Amino acid sequence: MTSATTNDQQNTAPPPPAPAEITYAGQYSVNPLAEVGFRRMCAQIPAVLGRIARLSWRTDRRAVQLLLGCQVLTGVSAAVLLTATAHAMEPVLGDGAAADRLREALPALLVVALAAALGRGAGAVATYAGRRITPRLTTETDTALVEAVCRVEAAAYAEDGFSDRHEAAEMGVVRTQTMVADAQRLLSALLRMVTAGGVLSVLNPLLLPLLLLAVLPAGVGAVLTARVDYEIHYANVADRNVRGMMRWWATTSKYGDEVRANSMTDYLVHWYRTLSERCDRRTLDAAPRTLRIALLSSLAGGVFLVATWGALAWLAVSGRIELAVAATAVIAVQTTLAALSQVVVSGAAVFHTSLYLGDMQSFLDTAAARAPRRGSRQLDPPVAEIRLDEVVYQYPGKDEPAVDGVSLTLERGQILAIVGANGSGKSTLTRLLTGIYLPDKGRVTWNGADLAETDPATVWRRTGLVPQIFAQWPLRARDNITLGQPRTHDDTPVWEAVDAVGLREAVEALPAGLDTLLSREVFGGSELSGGQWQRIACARALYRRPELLILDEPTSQMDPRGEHQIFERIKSIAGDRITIVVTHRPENTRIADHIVVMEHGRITEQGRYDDLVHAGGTFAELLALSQDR
Ligand SMILES: Nc1ncnc2c1ncn2[C@@H]1O[C@H](COP(=O)(O)OP(=O)(O)OP(=O)(O)O)[C@@H](O)[C@H]1O
Repeated sequence: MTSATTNDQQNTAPPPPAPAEITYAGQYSVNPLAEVGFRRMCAQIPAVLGRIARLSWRTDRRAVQLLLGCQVLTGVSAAVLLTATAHAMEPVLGDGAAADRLREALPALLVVALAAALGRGAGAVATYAGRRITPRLTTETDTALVEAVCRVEAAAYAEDGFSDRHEAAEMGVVRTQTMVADAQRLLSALLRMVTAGGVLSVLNPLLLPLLLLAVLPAGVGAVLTARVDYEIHYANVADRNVRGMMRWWATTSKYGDEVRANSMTDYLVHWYRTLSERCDRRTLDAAPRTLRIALLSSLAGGVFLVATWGALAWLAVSGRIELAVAATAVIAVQTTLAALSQVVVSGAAVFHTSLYLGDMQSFLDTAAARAPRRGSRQLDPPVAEIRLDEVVYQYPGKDEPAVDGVSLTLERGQILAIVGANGSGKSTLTRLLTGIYLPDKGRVTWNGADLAETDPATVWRRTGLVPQIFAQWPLRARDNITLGQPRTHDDTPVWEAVDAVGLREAVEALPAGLDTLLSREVFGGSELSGGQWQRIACARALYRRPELLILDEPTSQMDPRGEHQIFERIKSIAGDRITIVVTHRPENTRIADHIVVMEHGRITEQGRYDDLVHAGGTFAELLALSQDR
């Protein structure tokens, strides 16, 4: 095929298909607001304010005290300001020479100026207090969320809607950045409203109810708009979750080669854009509803506002109130109106926040409920025996168990090799052996202790795992090896682990040796090759000197020298531990004392290498295939 034809084909190729429509499905896919009425939505606000106050109190008690003190000062200064204004108005609008009237009003005007300054000062200090609370509050909630996810039973990750609910909970963290400011604005507006409204009621009792009616429609509109926004947010959760993942996978340099050489860029950009447009479409579809809400609430509010000003004008013109009182009432109406509007806007913001905080809290509750509850049994070293009795494990949503009735006994000093086809349950078996998953049926025991009753920390302190897909942490080389271990100020054991995997030369060639940051994306960082990263993952497990060492395809990216070195090392240290090697290369099982072959979650064959080679079963077949080139 000529290059012209290829280009031609590319130009006329149909656009990539749209990504599958993803819906946030399952028991959590019901919008919690769908059945909730307006009054119940408003009733949430005091509870949320209380929660914000409690969270803030725990974060910075003194800042909360400062903030509350300032709020009280703001309210008091607003009341003083209005009362003093009323006093100043009488002489200002009275009879006599202008200079005399001003002189007479001067003390009240001074009080007005002082009250205004006090109000502004208190507002500034309250903002400062809010700024002291917010960053730490955000860090607290963000860390709590990360910790909660890190600590759940690993099986929870596969449960219905877990990841989507996690995504929804992230919005709660984002909202903590504005929630203190919103709550503070709401409180200060409430205080200003109460004080200004009080003064207004004294001037004339008719004006306050009219003003309330003028602002109430805006309040209803703001809460209803917040509800629509939340509905859109809720409908977009699953798409946003996938889009977030796609963004990372598409842009991270780690997968840059694959993206380019497989001409994925157009497809990924198209996919990303389509997901974004799908979210936008839901937002745009809701726009007419929000417009209707805004127009109707403005109309109703406008009617009552005209009525308020009309009432004030009628009171003044008909002589029912003095001119001075009317002038003060104008200011009081303006102040109350501004405060009421602020109450409405901030109240709606707090309500909006309450929805996301609700999601966050409900996810945190779920995560807490899914934290390991296995009992506090401790293990006494050394781990001499690990047993599986008729163990069954089925992933949520799957029809067949991944591990189906496996019994096995491992003894200290033994090397076990697990072989089998893709998807036959090898990795799942290692997760059961280490207690990452607990079996649905059967038992896994370490030294006779059932892992379902044993503190997982005491188990994982004794394990070292090189998983098939291992993390390449954006940390220094040293930390990549010691991560998960107690701190050491001595690099000798680190270098021992580096030597054990034949990585000394490569580490010494790094710009700062063990101190080199292993992340090319970060300024000053370096990158390792695939096989070197795999050696780091092996070094990490060996550094732990674990009593159970599990290596899942540990040498798949290594050159023969590296692979040989790793297996020699495994043999030489095998006496002090139980070792499990999962491999697709039958030749590598030569080092094992015992080999199990897995098919469809069951052990179908087991024995020593020499026996299985001549048994004429699956193992012999796999070996023959691996040598048939
Ligand atoms: N996190 C998971 N959630 C749901 N199903 C899973 C999960 N991990 C594995 N499975 C399913 O369990 C079965 C066994 O998977 P497992 O990873 O244990 O196989 P394996 O033998 O290690 O495969 P491979 O050789 O490809 O690594 C497969 O059918 C797989 O689809």
